[in-house]
Amino acid sequence: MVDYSVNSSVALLLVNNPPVNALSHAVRKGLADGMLKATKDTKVKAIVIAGKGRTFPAGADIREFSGPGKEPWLVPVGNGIEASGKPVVAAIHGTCLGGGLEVALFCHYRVALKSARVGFPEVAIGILPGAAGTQRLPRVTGLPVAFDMITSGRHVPAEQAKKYGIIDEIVTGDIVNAGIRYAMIMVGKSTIPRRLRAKPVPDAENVQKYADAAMAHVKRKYKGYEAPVYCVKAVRASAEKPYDLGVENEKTLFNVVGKSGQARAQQYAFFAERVVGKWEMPGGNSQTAKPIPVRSTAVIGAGTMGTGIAVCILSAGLPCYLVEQNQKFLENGLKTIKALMEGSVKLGKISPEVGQRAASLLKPTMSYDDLTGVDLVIEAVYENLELKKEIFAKLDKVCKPSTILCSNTSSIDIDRIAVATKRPEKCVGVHFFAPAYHMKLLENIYSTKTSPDTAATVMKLGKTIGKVPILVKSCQGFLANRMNTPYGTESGFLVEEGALPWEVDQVMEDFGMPMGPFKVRDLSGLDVGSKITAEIAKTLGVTLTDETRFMAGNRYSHMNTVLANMGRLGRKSGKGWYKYEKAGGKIASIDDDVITVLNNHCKKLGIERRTISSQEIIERLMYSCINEGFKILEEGIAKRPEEIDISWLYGFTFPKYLGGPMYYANQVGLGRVYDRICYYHENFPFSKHWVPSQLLRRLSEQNIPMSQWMASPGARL
Ligand SMILES: CC/C=C\C/C=C/C(=O)SCCNC(=O)CCNC(=O)[C@H](O)C(C)(C)COP(=O)(O)OP(=O)(O)OC[C@H]1O[C@@H](n2cnc3c(N)ncnc32)[C@H](O)[C@@H]1OP(=O)(O)O
Repeated sequence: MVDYSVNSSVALLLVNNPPVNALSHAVRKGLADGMLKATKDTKVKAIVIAGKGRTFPAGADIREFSGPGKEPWLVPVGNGIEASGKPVVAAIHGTCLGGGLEVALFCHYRVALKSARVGFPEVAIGILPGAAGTQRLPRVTGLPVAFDMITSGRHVPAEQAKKYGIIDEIVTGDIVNAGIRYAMIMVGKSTIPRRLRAKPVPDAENVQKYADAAMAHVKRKYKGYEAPVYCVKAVRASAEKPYDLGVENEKTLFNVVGKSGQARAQQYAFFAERVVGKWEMPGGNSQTAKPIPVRSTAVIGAGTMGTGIAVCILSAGLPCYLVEQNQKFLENGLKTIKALMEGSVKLGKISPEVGQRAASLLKPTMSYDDLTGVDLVIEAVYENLELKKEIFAKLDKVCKPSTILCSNTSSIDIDRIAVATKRPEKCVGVHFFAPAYHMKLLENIYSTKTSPDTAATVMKLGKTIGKVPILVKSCQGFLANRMNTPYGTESGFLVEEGALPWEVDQVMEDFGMPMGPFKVRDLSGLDVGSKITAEIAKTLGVTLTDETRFMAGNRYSHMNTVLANMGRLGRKSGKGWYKYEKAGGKIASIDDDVITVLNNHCKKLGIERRTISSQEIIERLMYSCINEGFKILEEGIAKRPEEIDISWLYGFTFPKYLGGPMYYANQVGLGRVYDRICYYHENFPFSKHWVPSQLLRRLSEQNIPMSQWMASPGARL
């Protein structure tokens, strides 16, 4: 796992543990043994530590966190490196992360390729740097940068890291040779002044100020997450305790946070994100399918979704036609794109150069004839089957035979759109989440005719444009919206039965959702929901009135439409489920008028309002969705629970520290979840989302935990 060799008078310890040279037990042992050998060998005058293949070690082996752990730990290995009288150089390429950066900080010198990145991403998997990183980084960078890097987990590019003092020199060419060259220059120099343990933390006397600011920041930005709070405590100690006591303190904090349910859930989420990249569909999978190269694209429709999607494509450096039916719509779209790109540059999401380049890659047009040669087109017009079919038929005529035709639909069965073309195997759904330039989920949908190569192309494109793509089978609402529907429906029933909208919101925000369901409704607009309901009613032949309580045998709440009909459209009109400081305002306050409307509504329907507990709110919102999730698995819409969890984490900002709804169900216990679903089914027989899933029944009756059949190794952590 660590290849040892001596070149001239320099010993090379080359970590060889693909794919990311994680610091597994064998690697730690290899480093310790290598150091011993190099120290003893009188011919060796300096030592280089580097990674074979794609990267310097990218951290501890996360899979090992679930086991008892085996010595040597990383701190004693690092102490051995630091204590060496022969200069040790870390030669960094790829991603030098977590334990990898800790190893580098134990070395006396660090050189890196310009393309390398360094960072402490532990916080993202629910832990903190546990091999002295929280004590050594502040000694190099000072407290503000250390607080920022360790609590955000961000990857820092090599040149920036050099400015912070983490990297001593940016080198070029082969990283191992560059490391050896650098080490030869250091031969004979004393290593004592290079030992970080002996260095003071700069500006330590101001630690209180920096730590308070960091704590306030993490509590606001990462509400509900434990790890960032622990990170702040650990870094703070670097300025308040001698080095060895700071390391002890870090170990204590690491052991507490590392064993928490949050850490396990976040590590599950880490692996789940990788698992969904290994997709399967009838006739192919991620290993066998061949994505077609996408060098040029087009987006049809310059509305909110179309412009957001175009921004994602342009930011990734791909040329993109933007197609609209008239000049006015096109100009509006271009203005939106310009504003979004400028915003991204301002926020540092993209560099000014990428922003400028994007402008030159954008090609506005009103003519489909310009699309003859593009590799992939995304239709992003509003949800209307006939319009989408018309567009697909036109595209089918003008585009070259290999062009892939995608629909950004949130619910329409892809087969029904693809029939308009002679290339159904090249038709596929790409469901972006609003705002498209921000939300990370890309729900790709295959129809009965979509080819695996087409699926592979949109899965690859998703990654290229910085999304987390999942692949699901087509059905009404696909995975994400279908599973999320009971969440909205049940929240509507809860307020009819006695809860107040702000109570429901508070419970769900305390649970971990960034915004409660009624604030979300106000944000999207009550008229939007009301129009969708009206459409469904029309299809079903139902005439809606204020007294309607059932639709096609299913329970229904009309309250949203009651408010919308009063002109309470949400944020945009200054009133909805809440009132706002002005039309378009953002500050939601409780509105007594809503209570009056609600009471009148219930009186009219003869509903007696009652007190509803927080537990019931969580169960009815979450378990109804989980039940639907199991039906989605049963029907093969999603292959694995990981697809479902990822769709919630990145499509609905479900808290990562709960892993996702399916992981959460497993933690609660499938038996308990099933029993409560049966209970609600008995009490609410007119809601089909409470009809228990047969798969869940089987797992619950046979006492099979979901972790047994989840693909992710994290499920077993
Ligand atoms: C012993 C020390 C004790 C405590 C202190 C130290 C703590 C730590 O170091 S915690 C770990 C900190 N590091 C990370 O969190 C990095 C996690 N990895 C990544 O962010 C990315 O994988 C990457 C940026 C390093 C590479 O990205 P990419 O090129 O996109 O590849 P993948 O993400 O698809 O990963 C490829 C492959 O490697 C597996 N993998 C990645 N990192 C780890 C890891 N730290 N431990 C175990 N396995 C890891 C990943 O699951 C993929 O595997 P599969 O191909 O099987 O899916």
